[in-house]
Amino acid sequence: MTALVHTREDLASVLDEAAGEIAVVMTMGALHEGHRQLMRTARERSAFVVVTIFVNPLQFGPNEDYEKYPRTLDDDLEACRAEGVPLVFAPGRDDVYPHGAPSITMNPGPLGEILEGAVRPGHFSGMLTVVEKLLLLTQADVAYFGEKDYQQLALIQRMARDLELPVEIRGVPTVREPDGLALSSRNRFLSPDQRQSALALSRALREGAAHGDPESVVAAAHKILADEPGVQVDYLALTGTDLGPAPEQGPARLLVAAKAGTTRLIDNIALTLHKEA
Ligand SMILES: Nc1ncnc2c1ncn2[C@@H]1O[C@H](COP(=O)(O)OP(=O)(O)OP(=O)(O)O)[C@@H](O)[C@H]1O
Ligand SMILES: CC(C)(CO)[C@@H](O)C(=O)[O-]
Ligand code: BAL
Repeated sequence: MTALVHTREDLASVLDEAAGEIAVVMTMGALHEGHRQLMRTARERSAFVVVTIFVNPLQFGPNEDYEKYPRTLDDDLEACRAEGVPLVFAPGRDDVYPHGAPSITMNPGPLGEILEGAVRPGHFSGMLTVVEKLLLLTQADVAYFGEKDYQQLALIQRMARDLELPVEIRGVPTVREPDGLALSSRNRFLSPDQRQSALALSRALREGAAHGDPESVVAAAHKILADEPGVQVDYLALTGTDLGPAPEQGPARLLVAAKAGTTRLIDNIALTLHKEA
């Protein structure tokens, strides 16, 4: 049985009955296999799982796709039921922001200004603000986030660390289509041709990650993207696992963001840098 609640009062009364560790999976709905993997991981490891579904206006810029963002609550509930999730919290705007748009919000710091933060000013402040609110409302002991949104995961981990929030943040590897495309709610906006072009993102990451020295990694990934006229690249970045400068050797991350038509997609991959023979 999956209970659906919309208000913070109803949420609190269901949570009062919950025994053991509470895990939260936060989403903006339009659920897919990536979200379902987060739910499965949470169910395996925690006694009680709550899924939140809320398209957070605070994290969208004025020219972004807030209005257009897919809203599919009935299908989402089916997905949560199929995964045996006991509780779904799908609040309205006033349930999350009862005093209107907050005048005090989270400051993501320097890590929030690079990559996605540079392209989407204000995005991470809005995202961290709602994550902090939803952590409080759901009384979560553990929260699961996807590595697909790698910078988001890193920022949430840092917020939990720096503000000493009593919650453990766990990352879950990116779920992909068989052809490599990272699952994303926004994929549904892609035409067949755009979807074909969008494969360049994961292909670029794979080709890049097959190399070991930083220059070859970036050059190989860049070539794949440059050869695909259907994508407009926002950034391709090789970093350390903490999103700082890439090391000469050892674990690193390669990240990409690009538009296919009007749909903006992001992806990233883990790799190990080493001296090439
Ligand atoms: N392919 C995926 N693999 C693993 N986790 C994912 C994947 N896609 C999304 N998630 C995670 O699901 C959670 C909710 O994400 P969200 O609802 O924004 O979905 P999304 O597919 O990332 O949508 P969008 O198209 O808006 O980027 C986040 O923690 C996100 O990282
Ligand atoms: C974490 C999140 C649910 C906050 O709105 C959102 O950024 C998302 O879906 O990744
Ligand atoms: N999955 C990240 C949420 C966003 O794009 O706003």
